[in-house]
Amino acid sequence: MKYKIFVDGQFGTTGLKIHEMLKDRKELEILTINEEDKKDLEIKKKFLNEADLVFLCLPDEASKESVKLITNNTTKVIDASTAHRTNPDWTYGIAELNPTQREKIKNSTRVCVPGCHASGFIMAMKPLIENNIVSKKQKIVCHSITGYSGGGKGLIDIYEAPENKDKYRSQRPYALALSHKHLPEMKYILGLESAPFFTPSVGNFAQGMLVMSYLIKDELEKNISKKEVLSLYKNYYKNEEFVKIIEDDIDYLDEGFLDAMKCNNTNRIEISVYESDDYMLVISRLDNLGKGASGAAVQNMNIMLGLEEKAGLKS
Ligand SMILES: NC(=O)C1=CN([C@@H]2O[C@H](COP(=O)(O)OP(=O)(O)OC[C@H]3O[C@@H](n4cnc5c(N)ncnc54)[C@H](OP(=O)(O)O)[C@@H]3O)[C@@H](O)[C@H]2O)C=CC1
Ligand SMILES: CC(=O)N[C@@H](CCC(=O)OP(=O)(O)O)C(=O)O
Repeated sequence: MKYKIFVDGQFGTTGLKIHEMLKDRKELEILTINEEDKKDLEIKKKFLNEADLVFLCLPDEASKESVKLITNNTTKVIDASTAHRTNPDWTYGIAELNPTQREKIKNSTRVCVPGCHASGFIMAMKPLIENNIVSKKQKIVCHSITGYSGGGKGLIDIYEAPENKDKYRSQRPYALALSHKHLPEMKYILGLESAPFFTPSVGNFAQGMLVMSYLIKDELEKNISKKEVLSLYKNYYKNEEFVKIIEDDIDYLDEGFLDAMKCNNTNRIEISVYESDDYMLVISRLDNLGKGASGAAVQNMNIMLGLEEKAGLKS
């Protein structure tokens, strides 16, 4: 028997990527809607209810609308949008989050894909919070550098328009009202009292990202060295295929520089740590369209359908 899969939003950035990742998998049958019918609710309803599992790769409001169109209780849903990430009826789709999250995902019919910046931040901070290094009361500073595909078709069209060839060459900070849409999930999933002081920026490259979390040693709950932090990460993620902890950062850096694109087209997240006497910096490197979106979505699907978790994914 093949599992029937429907990607609602299959013509957008995240949807296309998921489609591409699944198209040759023999255990899956991909249901395909005609592009001109994609917003026809009656036609869409048929697809949504026929599928064993649906990916929603839509704007938030359209995602909520699609969930309401599902009238059976067997179709499983993986939502890539921001709509349900802090909804307690939905399971947050980071299998590596804690020892029970994978099982929770497996037994859920509603799973959301984390935001790309949020994935980098949460996976760097969770082990430190669980080990009482960072307190939930702490105000954490985080900056992220992402490729422009994170902004979907709209931003891709702007960056790739021939007339803009030389226009957006610098890294550009955005969300400067300091209220980025990933703040609620960062706060909720980690149980922080305050959302982080988070500033994203977008660069003139399509894919890849670095999420940088800044820690002040005096503000930590324990006096701890980089070496100890690395060993704590190694232990926390010891059985995780997709998480790589970087112990030798001399070889890791390119002559002292860190490239945002080196996890592209994989589902890998790399965590590296840097320190001085007073400060510590944790950097998560991932593909915003891999572990930050479509890769994570496929990983969750594999878990929910009882398939091999790494099927179709590169670590
Ligand atoms: N890009 C990324 O890195 C990530 C994106 N996401 C999330 O995934 C979702 C999709 O983002 P992304 O792929 O980047 O966006 P895109 O803009 O690239 O694609 C969205 C697609 O959905 C279509 N669409 C819009 N409304 C409807 C509707 N009511 N019914 C069916 N199709 C509809 C759009 O068609 P049209 O253009 O014709 O309106 C478009 O094809 C968003 O919620 C985003 O937050 C999640 C993780 C990362
Ligand atoms: C460059 C850019 O605009 N990136 C998007 C993040 C994309 C992503 O992961 O977020 P969602 O899943 O929440 O859409 C942003 O910062 O809003």
